[in-house]
Amino acid sequence: MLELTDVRVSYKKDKPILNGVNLSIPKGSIFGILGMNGAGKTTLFKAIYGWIALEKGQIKLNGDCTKHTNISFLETQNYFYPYMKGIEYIRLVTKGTFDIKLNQIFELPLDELIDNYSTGMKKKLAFWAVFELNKDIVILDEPFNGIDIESVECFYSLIIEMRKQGKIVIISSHIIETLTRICDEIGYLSKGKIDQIYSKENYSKLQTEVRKMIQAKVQNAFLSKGGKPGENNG
Ligand SMILES: Nc1ncnc2c1ncn2[C@@H]1O[C@H](COP(=O)(O)OP(=O)(O)OP(=O)(O)O)[C@@H](O)[C@H]1O
Repeated sequence: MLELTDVRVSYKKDKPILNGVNLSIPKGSIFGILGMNGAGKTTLFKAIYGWIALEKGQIKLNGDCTKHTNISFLETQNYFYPYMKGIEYIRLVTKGTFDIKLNQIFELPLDELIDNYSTGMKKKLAFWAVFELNKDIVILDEPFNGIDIESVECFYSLIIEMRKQGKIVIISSHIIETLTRICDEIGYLSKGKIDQIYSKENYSKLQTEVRKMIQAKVQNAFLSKGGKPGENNG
């Protein structure tokens, strides 16, 4: 069980980005973090991974403090050494313990320089490495950005496989449907907190609530301009 208790993180004094996050995620489950741009999803992931110090609170895995060595983290942006080939990267990151057969799914040109890969190919290579690392906690920050439909399906299958292996998988997205498809629970991060956690039975409620909230924002924006959405307000 991964447990976050009253987690507070700030980049600037007295301006917390996370302000009292509480979460419990059991082993063998997929947890989605939904939130608008700038809500603090990446900050939360960096806090779990240990890249950012907590101002307050605790993050524990099975009662002990989390360690880098328990966690793999697929960042939104993936960074590679420019003069490395795909095969060299996967070999280096996994210390040689990867299953080459998985490239039948990813179809990466492993003997080419990663520098020549497309954005989606780089994402697939990074995802493959994260999968092979076989850690207790797997953090996937916007994993579906920039990949084709076939790869989206393949990522879904491998994420479900990780759940079967008993891992704690945490995924972020701005798009509800990418999360409702595979997550066991979804937390909505807003104003530094995860106020509500939605289970599968409540996903339609989550969708309705988020849509209403966005529509209200749009209405307000247009009203403050002196018109209604759809009208030409100059
Ligand atoms: N290194 C930093 N220094 C100062 N402020 C930061 C830093 N990193 C992030 N922030 C701020 O923290 C807030 C949350 O950023 P974060 O990247 O965690 O949000 P996010 O939910 O992942 O956003 P997005 O969906 O756009 O990726 C934003 O206001 C951002 O400007």
